[in-house]
Order: sequence, then C-alpha cells, then structure tokens
Amino acid sequence: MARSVAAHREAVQELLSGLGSPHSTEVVPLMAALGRVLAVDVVAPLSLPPFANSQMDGFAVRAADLVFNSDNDGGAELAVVDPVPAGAAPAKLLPGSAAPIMTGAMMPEGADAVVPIEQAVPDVFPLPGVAATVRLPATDPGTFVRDAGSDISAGTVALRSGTTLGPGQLGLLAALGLGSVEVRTPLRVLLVPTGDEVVEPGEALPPGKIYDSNGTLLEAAMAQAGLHVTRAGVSGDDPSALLDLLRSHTGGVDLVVSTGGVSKGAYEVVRQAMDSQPVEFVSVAMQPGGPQGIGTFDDVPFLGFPGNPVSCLVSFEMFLRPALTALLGSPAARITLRAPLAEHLTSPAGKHQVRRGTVLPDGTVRLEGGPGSHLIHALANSNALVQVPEDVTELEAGAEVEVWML
Ligand SMILES: Nc1nc2c(c(=O)[nH]1)N[C@H]1C(S)=C(S)[C@@H](COP(=O)(O)OP(=O)(O)OC[C@H]3O[C@@H](n4cnc5c(N)ncnc54)[C@H](O)[C@@H]3O)O[C@H]1N2
Ligand code: MOO
Repeated sequence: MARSVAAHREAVQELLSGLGSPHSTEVVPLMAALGRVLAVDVVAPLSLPPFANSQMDGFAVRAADLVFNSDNDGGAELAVVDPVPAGAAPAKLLPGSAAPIMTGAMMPEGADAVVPIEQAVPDVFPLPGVAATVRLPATDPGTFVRDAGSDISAGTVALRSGTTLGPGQLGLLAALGLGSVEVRTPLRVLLVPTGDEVVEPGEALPPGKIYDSNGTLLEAAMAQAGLHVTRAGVSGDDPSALLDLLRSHTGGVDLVVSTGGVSKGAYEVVRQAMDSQPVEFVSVAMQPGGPQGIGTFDDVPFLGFPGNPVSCLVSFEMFLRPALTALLGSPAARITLRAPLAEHLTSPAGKHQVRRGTVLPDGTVRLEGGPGSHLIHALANSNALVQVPEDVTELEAGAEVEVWML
C-alpha cells in the first residue's frame, strides 16, 4: 500500500535527524554568507544611527528659537552659519542661528530640529561664506532628526543565531561595520542523476538521448536552500559503475541524492545498485514523485528521487526541504496561501496531486501545463505548487486550494 506524503516526510526527517546538531561553523566574508545560516547571536558593536543626523536637506536649528507666541506665527529670522555636509563633524550651533545641513549629516551640538529647505524663505541655501539670514517657521524639537540608536543601540542583539542571511540581514551587518560573519557549515550533498539516456548539456545529442535537467534543477534548488552540492556527473545504467561513482565521492558528504532508476522498469540502476544496502523503495501516494528510495548508502543517508524532472523538484519541495526546515530551522518554510483556482482540475483518486501554477495579480491561481511530470517548460512558467489532497478527485474553477509559493 502506498505511503502517505506526511509519513514519507517524517521518514526523511528521521533519516536526517543526525544532521540536526552540533553544527560546525566557519567565518566568511559577508557576500559569501548570502543564503547561509548565522551560527551565533550578533551583538551590535555600535548604535545605528551612530550619531543624531538630519533626515532632510534643510536647516539645523534650536527649536526654542522657533516657538509660537501670541504675536507671531512662531517663525523667526535666523543667522545662517557654516553648512554641515554629510561626513563632517560640525561646530556647536549657537542660539539664534541656523546651519544648512544635508541629509545624513551629523546634527551640531545644540541643534534639536531640522527645517526642510522647502519651508525656508528664501528656499535656497546661501552661498557658503556669504553673510545671510533665513526665515524659518515654528518647529517642534526632534523634527526630522534621526536620533542615535533609534534603529538599534550598541550592545543589543542585532541578529539571532539560526537566522538565514538575505540582503536585509547582510546589509545590517555591513551597517554595523562587520566585514565577515560566522555561519553554519552547509550540509554537503552528493547529487547523482542516472540513466543511459541522459547526457550533459553542451554535449552532442545522439538519437534516443536527452539532456540532464535534473542535475541543474536540483543543484539550483539545493543551493537556494543553503546546501553545498557536489556533482559527480551522470551515471549510466550499470549498477556497479554507479556504486564506483558513489564510493569515489561519498567521503565527507552528509547526504546522497540520486535521480531516476527507482520505478518498475527492467534497468532500474538505483534499485539494483542499492540491493545490498539498507535502502527501501516505496510508493508514496503522491503524483508526481510517487516512487521514492530512502535509506543509507555505506552509512550515509540516501534519497533516491524519481527520474522525471518535475518529480525531482516536487520530491525536494515536499520531502527534503521541509525536513531540513524542521531539523535546522533553515531554509525558511515556503509561504503558503489559499487561492481560488482559475480553472477546473481533476486529480487521481487516492493520490495527493501537486500541480504547477501561477498565482495571478487577481489572487487566483492558474495551472501551468497538465499533471505530467516531464513538463519542465510548464514548471519554468510557474511560481507556485498547487496542493490537491489525496481525497479530492475534482475541483471547479473558484474552489480554494492550498498554494506553496516557490
Ligand atoms: N510500470 C510502471 N512504470 C512507471 C511507474 C510505475 O509505477 N509503473 N512509475 C512512473 C513514475 S510515476 C515515475 S516518476 C517514473 C520514475 O522512474 P524512474 O525513477 O525509474 O526514472 P527513469 O525511468 O530513469 O526516468 C523517468 C523519466 O525521467 C527522464 N529522466 C531521467 N533522468 C533524467 C535527467 N537527469 N534529466 C532529465 N530527464 C530525466 C527519463 O528519460 C524518463 O523519461 O517511472 C514511471 N514508470
Ligand atoms: O510519480 Mo511520477 O513522479 O508522476 O511521474
């Protein structure tokens, strides 16, 4: 009897449970840390902003010089002093004066507000060195001032261990002056597509052959999920050659993933090669991605994904990625939402179907291509996986489905 999607996901998680801890770590330059997982809490070595600075191009003032009273509008004519460009350390601002100040420039001591240039009369900066006055309106203290530490103060935790480092997180580390960061050493995966019919892209394509798309597709998916992938080339359908190829690359890997050779054909190379290994070949009640191999190869966790390209990606998204998320906290879980179908669909009884789709600007989800697991062009046009539960055989347009954003 076929195994449920949830049961197989649990089996994959169980297989990989030894990889959960402890993590080895390495210190890498910021850009090499994109997509990696922070190994330690990072404490801010300085405050952000590091000093009070202007949010506008305008005049730094003492708000007390621009106070409402019964006989005026609060505005005042102030003497213009030396300008404060960004990057300068300004002199103290004396009462009754206004310093031209640029966005990001340090507030002079004594100044506590900024009046934007648009509100000044005249609304242009006087030439430096030329004596001038400017009329400015009433202004509350703090106006257009970005206080020191208003984003984060020195000594507080900026990022927690376990955070996946994307553009925002790396930008923060750079803003804190850090040039490198301690990240978890990624899990190392050996990825081996199989099949006598499969040739590497770029080579000649003899009759009956196809190009290997699984290697690139899965390496890309794994790299995006923060894994380090080793490719040993494509294995043919000779089981002993596959064993040799695996054995020459398994040193130092945490997981082996193969594609193809797991179903019911006469030349199922992965099944045959794993004959004397504790690897089970199971049928998961899912389409695509039904036939799956799972176990260990020479004591290294092993997953045998089916050969069709869409089956490979669906296997990764439905089993391996969520298992890693549960065990390591990274990659982040896919964003899931519920969306009405833009069209009718049918689904095989007793199988969880995973269709490819596009979530459209109107919030509906359009299916891309049919259910066939060879349809890589349709996959390339998709931004989501559409989940159709095992007990559902038909859904009308407008019916809500669960969608995983890719
Ligand atoms: N009698 C049965 N036949 C099949 C069954 C079944 O239950 N009974 N299951 C079908 C399903 S579902 C799938 S999925 C496939 C899985 O087959 P394998 O894992 O043994 O994979 P292959 O036969 O080697 O290849 C399947 C398909 O994918 C193409 N392929 C393989 N590798 C690559 C690659 N690296 N890049 C691009 N395309 C690849 C291959 O040429 C085949 O077309 O079995 C069904 N059959
Ligand atoms: O389960 Mo297979 O992966 O549909 O094509």
